[in-house]
Amino acid sequence: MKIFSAQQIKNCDTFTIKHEPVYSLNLMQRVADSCVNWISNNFKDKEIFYIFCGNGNNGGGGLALARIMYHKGFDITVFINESENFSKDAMSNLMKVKQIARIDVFDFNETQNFNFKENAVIIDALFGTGLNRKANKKEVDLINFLNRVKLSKVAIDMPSGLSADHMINDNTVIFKADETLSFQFWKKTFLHPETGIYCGKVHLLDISLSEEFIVKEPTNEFVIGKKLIRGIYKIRNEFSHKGTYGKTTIIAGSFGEMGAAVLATKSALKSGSGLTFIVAPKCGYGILQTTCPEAKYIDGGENSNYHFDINNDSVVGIGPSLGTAPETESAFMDFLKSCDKPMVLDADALNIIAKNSQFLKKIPTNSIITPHPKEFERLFGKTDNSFKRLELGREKAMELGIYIVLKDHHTQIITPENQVYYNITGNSGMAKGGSGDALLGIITSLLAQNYSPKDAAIFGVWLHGKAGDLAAEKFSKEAMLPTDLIDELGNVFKSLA
Ligand SMILES: NC(=O)C1=CN([C@@H]2O[C@H](COP(=O)(O)OP(=O)(O)OC[C@H]3O[C@@H](n4cnc5c(N)ncnc54)[C@H](OP(=O)(O)O)[C@@H]3O)[C@@H](O)[C@H]2O)[C@@H](O)CC1
Ligand SMILES: [K+]
Repeated sequence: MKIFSAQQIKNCDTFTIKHEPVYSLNLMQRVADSCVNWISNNFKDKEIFYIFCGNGNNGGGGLALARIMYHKGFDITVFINESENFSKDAMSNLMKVKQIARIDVFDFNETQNFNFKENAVIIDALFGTGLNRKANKKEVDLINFLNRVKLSKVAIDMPSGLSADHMINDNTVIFKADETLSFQFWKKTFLHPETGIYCGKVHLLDISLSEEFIVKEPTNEFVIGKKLIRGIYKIRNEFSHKGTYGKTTIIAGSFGEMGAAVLATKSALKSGSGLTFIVAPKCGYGILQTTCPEAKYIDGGENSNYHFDINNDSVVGIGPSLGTAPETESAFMDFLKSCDKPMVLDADALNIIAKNSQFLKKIPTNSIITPHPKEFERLFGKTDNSFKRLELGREKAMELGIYIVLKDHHTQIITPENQVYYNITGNSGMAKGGSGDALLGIITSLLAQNYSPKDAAIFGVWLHGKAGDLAAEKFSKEAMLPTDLIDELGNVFKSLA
C-alpha cells in the first residue's frame, strides 16, 4: 500500500474528480457516506453526536456527515466558526444543514458553556490534510477544550492539528482521537510514535479514488498490506526435500541466557527452514537438545560463543544473548571479516559492531540488521525523533548496502534502494524480552529458504507481528509470551496457504 504526502493526496482527489469524473461535492458525499457506514456499524449504542466542522473540505465532509446521520435517525449538533469563509463545497453542505430545523448549529465560542450529554460522541472535522498553517487561538482553545471532555472521540481523515507528513513541535495542539476514520491511504504521521499517538485506532475507508493515479504516482514509502505479502509468500512444493528449504545457522546464547538461543532456533524451525543448526556454548547443550531436538547443535565454546564453526552453505542469524566477552568479540569480528554472504544481525552482534564502528563496513552487502531504537542509536548516533531516525536509517542503508529493520510499534524496513516499508501487524504484548530473538530466527529461516533479503525482511516482520496478534487474541497482551507467538506461526502460514 503506497503512502502519499498531503500534496499527492490532494492531486489524487483532483485527478479523480476530473477523470472519473465526479463532482467534488459528490466525492465529499461519498466520503461522508463511508463514515456514516462505519459509525452505524461500530457505534450501535450511541445516539448523540457533536460534530465540529472547520471551513475547508474536512469541515465540508463533517457537514455532509451531519445531514446524512440526521436522516438516519441520530441526534446531531453541529459547531462551526461562523466568522470565517467556507470553501464552496463546505458552504453548500452548511446551507443544507441549516435547512434542517432539528439540527442545532452553534458557534465554536459557545462550546465552553455547552452542556455535553453523557454517552455522546465528539466528531472532529476541523482540519484534514489541507492544514498548512498553525491553528489560531480560537481553534487551539477549542481543541484543548475538546481534549478535556470525557466522551468518545472520532477524527475524520486526521486528528485536527496533525500534519500528514511531518513531525510536530512540542507546543502543537492536536485533537486526541480514539478512532480516526481516514480515506484510502495511511498517512506517514499515523505510523510514527510521537504523532500516531493522537490517532487512536486508525480505520481506512475506501472512497474509490482513481486506481490509475494510485498505480502511476511514485513514492518510496509503503505500508505492508496483505496483497504484498501474498505476492511474497511461496507455497511449498510437494516434490521437495529438506535440501530445498535451505540451511539456517543461529549463533546465540551465553551462560544464563540460553533462552534467546532457544527462541531464535524454534522460530527458525517453525518458519520453514530445511535444516537448522544452533551454535551455542556447551553450558546450553542439554537445554537446546531438549527444547529444539530438530536442530543440530554445534559447540561454540564453554560459557559463551568464541568459535563459529559453521556450515558454509548455510545462512547465519547471529546476536541474541551472544554476550560481549572479549573472546566472543574478537571471534565475531574475525567471523565477520571472513563472510561475504548476506546474514541477519541483531542484539549483541550489533552492540559489538557499535563499539568498533569500523566494522560496520564489514557487514556483508544485502545483510539484514534488526536494531531496536537504542541499538540503532548505538550504531549510528542519536537523533531527535523517530522521523529523523528514519532519515538517518535511509542514509545508512544506502551507504552500507544493507537492509535495516528498525524495530518500533510500526517497524520500518529500510532498503538500500531508499524504500521504506512500515509494518502494521503486531501489538504491545510483544514488547517483552525474547520477541526480537524470535524475529531474528524467522527472518534468517526465510533468507535460507531463498527469499530475497528484501522479501525475507518484509515477510518476516509481518509474520512475526501477525503471530503476535493471534497470541494476544488467545492469551491477552499482558500474558502472551514470545513462545506463544512462535506457536502461532503455524496458524499464520495456514491462513496464507
Ligand atoms: N476534494 C474533496 O472534496 C475531498 C476532500 N476530502 C477532505 O478534505 C480535506 C482536505 O480539505 P482542504 O484541503 O479543504 O483543507 P482542510 O483539511 O479542511 O484544512 C482546513 C483549512 O484549510 C483552509 N481552507 C482550505 N480551503 C479553503 C476554502 N476554500 N475556503 C476557506 N478555507 C479553506 C482553511 O484554513 P485557512 O484558509 O483559514 O488558512 C481551513 O481551516 C481532507 O482531509 C478530507 O477530509 C477528501 O476526503 C476527499 C476528497
Ligand atoms: K479532522
